[in-house]
Amino acid sequence: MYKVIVTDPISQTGIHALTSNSNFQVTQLTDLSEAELISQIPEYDALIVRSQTQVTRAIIQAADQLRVIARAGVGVDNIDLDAATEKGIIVINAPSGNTMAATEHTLAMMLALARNIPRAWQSLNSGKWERKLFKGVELYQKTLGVVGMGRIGTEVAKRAKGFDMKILGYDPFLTEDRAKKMGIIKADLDTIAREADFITVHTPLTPETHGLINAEFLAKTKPGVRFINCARGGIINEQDLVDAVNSGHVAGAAIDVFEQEPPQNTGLTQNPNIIVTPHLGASTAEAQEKVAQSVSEEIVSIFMTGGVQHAINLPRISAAVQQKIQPYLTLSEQMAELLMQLFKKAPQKIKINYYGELFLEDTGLLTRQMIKALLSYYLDTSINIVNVMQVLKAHSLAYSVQKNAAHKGFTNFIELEIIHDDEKATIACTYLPGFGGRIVSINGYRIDMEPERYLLYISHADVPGMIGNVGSTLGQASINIGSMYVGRQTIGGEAVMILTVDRAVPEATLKQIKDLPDLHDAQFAEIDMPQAEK
Ligand SMILES: NC(=O)C1=CN([C@@H]2O[C@H](COP(=O)(O)OP(=O)(O)OC[C@H]3O[C@@H](n4cnc5c(N)ncnc54)[C@H](O)[C@@H]3O)[C@@H](O)[C@H]2O)C=CC1
Ligand SMILES: O=C(O)CCC(=O)C(=O)O
Repeated sequence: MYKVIVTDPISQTGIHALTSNSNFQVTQLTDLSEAELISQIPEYDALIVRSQTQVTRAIIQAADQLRVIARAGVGVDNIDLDAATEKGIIVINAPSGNTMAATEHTLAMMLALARNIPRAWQSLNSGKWERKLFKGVELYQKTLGVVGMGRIGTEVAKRAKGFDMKILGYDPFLTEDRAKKMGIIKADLDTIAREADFITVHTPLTPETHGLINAEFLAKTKPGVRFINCARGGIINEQDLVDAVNSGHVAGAAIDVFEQEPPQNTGLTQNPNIIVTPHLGASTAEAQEKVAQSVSEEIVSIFMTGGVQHAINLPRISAAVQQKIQPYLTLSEQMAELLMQLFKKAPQKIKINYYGELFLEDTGLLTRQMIKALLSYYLDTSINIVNVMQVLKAHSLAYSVQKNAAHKGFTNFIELEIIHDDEKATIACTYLPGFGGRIVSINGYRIDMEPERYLLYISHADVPGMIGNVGSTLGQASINIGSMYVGRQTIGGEAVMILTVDRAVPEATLKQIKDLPDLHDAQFAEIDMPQAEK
């Protein structure tokens, strides 16, 4: 049973995938202090948050069992990503569930700002009739600067075009071609400052975007410009904005997100020319259901099948790529585990070669999976695919990945080599649709072996009687042989025998095998099998 804790308000319909699954137990505890969450977190396997819960390093350090932190939304700036990655915890988000909600909130804010709706409502609500006070401006034929043309920025731009606005888009990834197709103009920040009547920001909060709109930028803007921030507090410097509004240079602003939430700056929250909402961008019934559903289904997938789609601290792969590499995820890990148990030396260099159709795929996850299995043999068992590259770097281990379109006799083929001083060991696997995964070579010997939990790897001289001798030694110890694979370099030369057996081979039996005539070495290996195959 996996235990999931939800610490922010979340859609109950959205988390149905978890609450209806008997493998999961969901606990909802909102408004916890950091100390309270630190005391709760050790018993949980997954944590779901929105933007309120600050998932600090201290909380993560106390989270001994935690495998997933899920952000039911986009921004993960309330989660200490470095701490999560170091601890091997996957951080996922729900990147598209609230796009429309945030887009529509941005447009609502822009219209409310242009037409003074909040103040007009307040005035009439208090019994006044002040029509002259609230003359607004039109969006029609005005210029809108969109800073950050990702999911939300793009949707905002599309809808603003419906108001016949001219759109200037700025984003490091925006190409002329895409801008042209969208019917907008690719612009730089200075052009936006110079020409825009409205400026809306839709970037994440990063060191680069922190204070992107500051006094220096504001000084370059058109008098009467209006700002909207439904992205992250801090992209627009709050005090610089307040000063520019108070000076009359900036006509107004509409702000949903704050440097500190709840906001402390009353110059901003109580300013008649600044509209504020309490981080409501994603607060629609539809968005909350979608983000909760997205993270819930992904948590189920992570725990039940290992499938990850929206990890922040893992290589990003599409669902289509995930499907293609899925058969290799366990296989490559088992292959690496086996190789380490046979080699028994800490790898100084790791070489991974992908052949055939895998040449075209994003194999980052497979690489991590294999390196994790190799390093876990000598290092801490808490190494996982999230933190493995950090561990590799921390130990100054070299690795290389090569890809080759050549088929090597199989549609897909993965070869793993580990090197220690002047010794090396290699192993390779393939996946045969309809048959499953196969280890197809070990140290240059061609075999065709389905991975099994208990294995014996024996190197010997290619002389008659070897198979019989090994078989009867195992038989005397009541160890049943499941299958046998043999390979040799030349007739009468060096040969290998790989046996799958039904249970672990005790040290004494292994010694008896090692003592057999013409037998050079015998190694027992136990590899991890998925639950159903154990
Ligand atoms: N107010 C709310 O409740 C909500 C806020 N958000 C926030 O809105 C923002 C945008 O979200 P999405 O569009 O989903 O993200 P996204 O990742 O699709 O788009 C962000 C875009 O910003 C661009 N960008 C990054 N650095 C930049 C820079 N220095 N200058 C210009 N562009 C830059 C990126 O290239 C990317 O295209 C995020 O900060 C997110 O957290 C999202 C949903 C709800
Ligand atoms: O969960 C929320 O309401 C905030 C959403 C948000 O800011 C985001 O998704 O980045």
